[in-house]
Amino acid sequence: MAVDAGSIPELDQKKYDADEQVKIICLGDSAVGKSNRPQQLSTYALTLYKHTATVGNKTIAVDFWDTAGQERFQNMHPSYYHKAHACIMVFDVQRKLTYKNLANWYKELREYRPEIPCCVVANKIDVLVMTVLFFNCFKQGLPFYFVSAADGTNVVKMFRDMIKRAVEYKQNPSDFMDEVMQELEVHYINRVRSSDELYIFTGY
Ligand SMILES: Nc1nc2c(ncn2[C@@H]2O[C@H](COP(=O)(O)OP(=O)(O)OP(=O)(O)O)[C@@H](O)[C@H]2O)c(=O)[nH]1
Ligand SMILES: [Mg+2]
Repeated sequence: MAVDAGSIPELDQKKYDADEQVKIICLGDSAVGKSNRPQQLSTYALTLYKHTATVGNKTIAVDFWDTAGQERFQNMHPSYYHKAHACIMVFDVQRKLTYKNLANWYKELREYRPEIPCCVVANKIDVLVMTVLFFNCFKQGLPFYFVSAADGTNVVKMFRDMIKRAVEYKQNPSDFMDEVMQELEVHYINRVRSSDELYIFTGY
């Protein structure tokens, strides 16, 4: 069931202007383990996971935005990237294609958010550790984490690092890009409101 994004307070992105709110997005192909859910519950369009973290002496409300990596959603709606403060790109160490496709995800990310911190996550290392030896270092020189969402290896560290980097980015944003993004916001909102392809809000 399509819903009007404007009528859902959770999707009101103005809240991310507040100091204590950060938005972190996840990107990557389907079934790489972004949501760590059973396959039959593949994320449909958009899920928000809410988390509270302490960074320095501040309590930060973190919204993790998660979406389906299936082809039908491969060109993400611009509002997914809008106001994001950090990005986690995930691939599956068992499937090299999911690593190769990160280049496409990264390109799209940088079209919308040229400056935000980003990391690469090699997931499922519990299954096939040797495979990771075949992966070259990601060309962009991004921080790289080997994790297992299944057994928890490195997950907390990766999230902590990315929350910290999101907050640091927020304190020192690239002003020029944020101004441009603010200009575009009106355009996004109009598009969201006039689009038939609105996000399906699946909960958080
Ligand atoms: N062995 C192992 N399996 C995992 C791990 N993380 C996720 N999975 C499994 O991988 C499958 C896909 O996980 P999801 O979390 O649905 O993947 P996703 O990236 O969110 O997929 P979409 O929502 O379709 O984009 C599920 O069967 C998970 O149980 C992991 O670290 N190790
Ligand atoms: Mg998912």
